[in-house]
Amino acid sequence: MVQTGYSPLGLTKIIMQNMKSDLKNVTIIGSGAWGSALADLVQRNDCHVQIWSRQSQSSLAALVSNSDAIISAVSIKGVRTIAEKLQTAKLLPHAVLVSATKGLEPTTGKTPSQIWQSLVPNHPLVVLSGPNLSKEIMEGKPAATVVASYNDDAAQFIQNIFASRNFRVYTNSDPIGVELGGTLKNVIAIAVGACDGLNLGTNAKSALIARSLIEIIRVGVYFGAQPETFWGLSGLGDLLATCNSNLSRNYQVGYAIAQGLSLDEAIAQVQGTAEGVNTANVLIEISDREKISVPVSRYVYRLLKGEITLQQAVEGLMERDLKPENLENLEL
Ligand SMILES: NC(=O)c1ccc[n+]([C@@H]2O[C@H](COP(=O)([O-])OP(=O)(O)OC[C@H]3O[C@@H](n4cnc5c(N)ncnc54)[C@H](O)[C@@H]3O)[C@@H](O)[C@H]2O)c1
Ligand SMILES: O=P(O)(O)OC[C@H](O)CO
Repeated sequence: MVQTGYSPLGLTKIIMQNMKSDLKNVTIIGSGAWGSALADLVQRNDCHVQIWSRQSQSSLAALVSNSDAIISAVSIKGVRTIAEKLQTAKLLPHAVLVSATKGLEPTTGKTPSQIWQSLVPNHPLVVLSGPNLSKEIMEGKPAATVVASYNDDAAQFIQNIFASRNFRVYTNSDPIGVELGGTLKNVIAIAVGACDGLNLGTNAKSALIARSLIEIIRVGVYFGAQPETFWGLSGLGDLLATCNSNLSRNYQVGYAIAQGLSLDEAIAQVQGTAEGVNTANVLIEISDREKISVPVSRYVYRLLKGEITLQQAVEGLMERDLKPENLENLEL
């Protein structure tokens, strides 16, 4: 992804000037669990925050016209509609866009930042992702996240908007890697929720998490991410958070299936969006087309499609051909 359509030096100057001014106007798009938690974080700092959702009566274009930062926290299915609205809106020249969605678009296989980049290319884009269970953040518990951009100044600007005593924010220059860590772990959280639901034990769970990280990196490399990004907060960090907490909606889906619920029943009892279900479909399409080996995600996909039982998924993973661990060549 290359940022185009603006002068980086001119923009840097404007962003730096803006960082020095006192009150920042921030618009959060999406009033679900994550949009609300992000609004709460920004409010702790010296910012004027407004939230817009598709239920709002006000016009999004009018709302964002004076925003220094526009943060999208909608589910993947809403990203293109929202980006199209902003495509025609008149934004402040220095306005920074932030994508906080963790998903893949069903029709195109694109990441949220790729959608934003293609539709609103004249503004710097920052991806925000990390081990961030919204309920813990709303309770003021300590957490850390990553803001990643090809534009360092934009990333620093967003770092300052969010950072507080209880929320530590790191910058990073690999937005696609940061974004995919958050997206792909959702499929794995379904597998780990099912593993816990079956009470398969800590050895099984640890093996599942460690082997899954390898397949996440394989997919990340295909998308152009830096492999090392996945060892950080937005990769391993978020994988651990989501696979170790029953606050995770994706984990809850896997756990419920292990209790004998159908996928529809599992989704119905989860509050909010479990992106991993759609991500599994898109990921398998990509991996089939590009011949990327993603065995854990493939078993999750087949389980969700009803092609196999959970017991068959466990047996299938355990009975795969024996092979070297081969950490030197993650693309194999
Ligand atoms: N909740 C968390 O802990 C958390 C943390 C980090 C990232 N995320 C990610 O943030 C995103 C939102 O998650 P959430 O927990 O807020 O989900 P949620 O279900 O609570 O809210 C979803 C939001 O997206 C909006 N939306 C959905 N479809 C839309 C459409 N077609 N057009 C416009 N808007 C639409 C909804 O109105 C709502 O505001 C997901 O991608 C999720 O993976 C969530
Ligand atoms: O509730 P989940 O499974 O969408 O996970 C929430 C966040 O992505 C954890 O970082």
